[in-house]
Amino acid sequence: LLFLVFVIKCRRSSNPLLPTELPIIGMLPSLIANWNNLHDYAAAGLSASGHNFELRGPPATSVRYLVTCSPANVRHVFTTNFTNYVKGEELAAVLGLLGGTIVTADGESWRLQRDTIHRVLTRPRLLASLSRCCRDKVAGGLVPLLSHLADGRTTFDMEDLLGRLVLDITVIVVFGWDPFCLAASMPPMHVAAALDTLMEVAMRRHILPVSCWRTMRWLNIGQERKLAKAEAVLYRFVAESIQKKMASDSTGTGDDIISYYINDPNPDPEFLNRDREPTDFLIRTFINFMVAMRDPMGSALSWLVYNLATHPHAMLAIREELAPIVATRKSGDGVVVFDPDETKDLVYQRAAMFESLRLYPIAPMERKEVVADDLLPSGHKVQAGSTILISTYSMARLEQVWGDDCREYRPERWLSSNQDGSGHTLRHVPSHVFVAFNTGPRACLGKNISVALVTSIVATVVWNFDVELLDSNTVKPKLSVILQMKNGLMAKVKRRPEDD
Ligand code: HEM
Repeated sequence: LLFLVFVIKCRRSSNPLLPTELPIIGMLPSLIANWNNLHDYAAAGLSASGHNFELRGPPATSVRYLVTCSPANVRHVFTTNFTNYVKGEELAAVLGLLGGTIVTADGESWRLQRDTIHRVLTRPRLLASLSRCCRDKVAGGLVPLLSHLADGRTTFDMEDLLGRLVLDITVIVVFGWDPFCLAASMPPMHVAAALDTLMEVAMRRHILPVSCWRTMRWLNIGQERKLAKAEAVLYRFVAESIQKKMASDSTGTGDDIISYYINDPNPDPEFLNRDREPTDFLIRTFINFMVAMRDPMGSALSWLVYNLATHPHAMLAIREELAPIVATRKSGDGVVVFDPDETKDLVYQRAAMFESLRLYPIAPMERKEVVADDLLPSGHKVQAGSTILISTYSMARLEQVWGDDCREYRPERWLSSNQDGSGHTLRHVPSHVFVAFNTGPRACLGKNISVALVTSIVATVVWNFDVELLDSNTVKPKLSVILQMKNGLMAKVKRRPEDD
């Protein structure tokens, strides 16, 4: 009987690009076989199935997802029928320490957290301090280190280096102190490694049956053991950073994010208890700030540098766009450091960044839980309690939307010529088609900040150095909730001659 069921099921999924479903174990073997290549496997399956397919795990488990990359479905789920699609309790469990914070919260709790974070991130003093901090770190840390590496013609991991820069900026802006990870001695980065573990294990938890990873957690074995250690490292780091700030700065300068929460004369009891001590929720909220800032900016920077290094025409176009700014500077020691305010509106720079985020979205897979039965624009019925996975990675690879060259890095697709022939403007692409910053009421609150920071950092690197990758073929996405690189980004840099 089992054999018959097997034959029938295999016949049904005769498309070799779709996962094969087996009795008892469902599609798990196909997923495990393609574990190291899961995003491309999903993209191929979605393309072969007309942009939607059902992913089924063992029948006794809750692994039963509708996987989609259809922009019409995305608009429906994230905007038109927003209240019917929530993050859900299972996601809160999958993300462990982040459970209950803005990335997993729903309803009133989410709205209140979003309002607070929006107020914090739009304070002019914070924005000024962010720009200053970014510029100082690039001028005093990144450029000297790259110059040193250039002089020695040393091979180094660019992803690691940019990750150090972003971690320093994040800790300064969030907690008001500098961990000096970007230093020639390359100190170990336990916090960064712990953040990476959080995201990698979350990806496994998405796919594995809940009972499976819960048992591993209970037994404290495998990846779950690693995660428990990483959570302890993060929790301690954030709790100590908050204590340090509270002890040192009772009046508060307001230039960092934590000051906003701890110096409130009428503190929210969710954040500070009656003795004005930080609550568990405040600590987890600040782990979330670390994740929201460090992870996406580190990933966005690395993929952008990779794309520019492998597409010299785009590198040249950025330098051409920067040349008029450099021309207005008094000549100094030859090194030019760009301010976020100078680069954030440059059209080609933005196009280069968006094109990189299109192909390598920092959140390659989104997850939503259905509140009440509904019909998606694609014609698929979804039931209350079921889960939808949205492959944003596959959305960039839709030929109908982005054209036959959708897999190519081509910033020019973002440009439209001005009618008076005076150059280009950035083409508007609806956010349910280009979902790198999410779409609808939960769109990213840090988009403008990140564009300013990422463009200025990349402008400084590209203007002052030539980047040569060691082997661009080894650069692949790692399986994680955040799209980082699997083997790093091994590179060498050369100072650019001033008259180039
Ligand atoms: C290139 C950089 C960035 C990219 C591509 C990016 C992208 C995203 C995406 C895709 C989401 C949705 C995540 C989800 O719901 O699963 C998101 C949410 C969010 N982002 Fe960003 N982000 C970036 C930088 C930042 C920065 C620097 C901040 C500042 C702290 C920030 C703050 C947030 C917050 C608070 C949310 C939650 C919004 C909500 O659920 O209502 N992001 N971001």
